[in-house]
Amino acid sequence: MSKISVVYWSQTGNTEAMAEAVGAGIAKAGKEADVVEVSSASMEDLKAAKVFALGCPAMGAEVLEEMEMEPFVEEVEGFAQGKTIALFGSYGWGDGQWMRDWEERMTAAGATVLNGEGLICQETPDDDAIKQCEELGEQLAQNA
Ligand SMILES: Cc1cc2nc3c(=O)[nH]c(=O)nc-3n(C[C@H](O)[C@H](O)[C@H](O)COP(=O)(O)O)c2cc1C
Repeated sequence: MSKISVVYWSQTGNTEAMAEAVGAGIAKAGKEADVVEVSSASMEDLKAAKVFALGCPAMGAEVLEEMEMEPFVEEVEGFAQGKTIALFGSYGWGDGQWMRDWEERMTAAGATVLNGEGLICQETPDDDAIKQCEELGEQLAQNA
């Protein structure tokens, strides 16, 4: 059984906690999760996959982290057609514009964004946000 990749970037651990919870949800649904930082993610695994999850907090001014995540996502856009992608990330003071832009990009690339929108949470995920992340993982596994 191929693993479901959960690729994330996180500076202070909030999006990382979300990623771990998405991975836990995947496992709960009976599939194997591969939760990896973007710096060690395999593009080949994503190319071969029908579904995967991507996580990144709001950085800069409502953008993805620019050194690692942005170039990674640009590459994903090149083969996203037909894939189902769960998006998630933490934010601070904004209103989620970075995620709306990200959803739009992935949709324009031909992907289906799971639930039609990314899952966002303000700063550190609380119990409710962790539960939502687990549910996202379960849903993703059901689409695999
Ligand atoms: C350099 C920098 C830029 C940020 N830009 C935004 C932003 O544009 N909008 C926003 O809502 N939060 C912004 N934040 C807040 C982070 O998105 C927030 O703290 C988030 O929880 C960090 O997630 P992480 O722990 O996974 O790194 C920024 C934080 C930093 C350090």
